[in-house]
Amino acid sequence: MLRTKVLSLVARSGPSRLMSTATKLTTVEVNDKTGIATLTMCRAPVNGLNLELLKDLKTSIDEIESNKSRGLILTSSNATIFSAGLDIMEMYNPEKERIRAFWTQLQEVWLSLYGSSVPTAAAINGHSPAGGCLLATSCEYRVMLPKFTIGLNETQLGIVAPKWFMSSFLSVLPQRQAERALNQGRMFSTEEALQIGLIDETATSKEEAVEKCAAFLGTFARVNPLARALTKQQFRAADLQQLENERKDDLEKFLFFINQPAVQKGLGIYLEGLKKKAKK
Ligand SMILES: CCCCCCCCC/C=C/C(=O)SCCNC(=O)CCNC(=O)[C@H](O)C(C)(C)COP(=O)(O)OP(=O)(O)OC[C@H]1O[C@@H](n2cnc3c(N)ncnc32)[C@H](O)[C@@H]1OP(=O)(O)O
Repeated sequence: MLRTKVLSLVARSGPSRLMSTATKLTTVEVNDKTGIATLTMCRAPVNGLNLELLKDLKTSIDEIESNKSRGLILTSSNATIFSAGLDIMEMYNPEKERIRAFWTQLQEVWLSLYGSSVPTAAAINGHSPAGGCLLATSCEYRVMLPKFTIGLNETQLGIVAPKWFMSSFLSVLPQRQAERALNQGRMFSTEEALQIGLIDETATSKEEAVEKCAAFLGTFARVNPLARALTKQQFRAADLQQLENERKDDLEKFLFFINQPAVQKGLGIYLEGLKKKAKK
């Protein structure tokens, strides 16, 4: 696939420009006034994180990083879903080479988002289970719309969130709360998430959520960017280093686990349930 990295200045209303048209499943729009980039996931129907969306996310994060944006706001083009998490079809009856590439790409996305030198915030404009929650908790701030759910529900699918999913969760929640929620595979409503501290604020519309994220990112305007970035990275260094050191091992563990017949059977039943629900 051709991936031109040319900055394309697209004529649009308002003081923002599309930074790249190279990727298909994400868009990046930079506000000329604030220098903040909005990274939007747009893979129908539910922003399921498949190999292609993960590749596009990584490309977009790298672009934002290298263009010295003042901040990154992660959001979704879907009106009710931020991200449904990992695309279960990638893990169900997987193809040998593709599933390796898939997991490796997920590791890449997490390393670059959680470790980003640019300040980050998530405008969570819809449901955000599992991998969706991973992306949101990898950011430094979260604003969520009402009547949606967020959480790491892996145990409900008979799968296990790896250590680095826990790291992001633990950077937001106290250990006791994080451990209990993970063991239960608990999904929190917006109100519950606010109460427990899993999100920082609520907003009544996507526009308001993006504005609140921008206001948070604006709090760094007078902080030396290098000092801020190095401080953030020191806080996150141990988590990032742990995955860097164990990447191969983590991949092998994932492959071993996901290929267990019982795990495949569980995923099949879960998928069946999702499809039945969709038909109702
Ligand atoms: C030791 C270490 C070892 C490591 C061990 C391994 C660790 C792995 C870690 C895993 C992390 C994950 O993210 S696992 C993924 C967890 N995600 C989830 O459980 C989300 C499940 N989905 C939902 O709850 C809902 O779909 C939700 C997102 C709220 C949207 O609800 P809606 O009513 O709006 O939409 P639906 O009708 O349900 O869905 C629309 C269509 O999208 C499909 N769909 C929905 N979610 C999907 C998904 N995640 N993957 C694929 N397809 C999905 C449905 O089947 C429908 O397909 P059609 O019927 O064909 O139209």
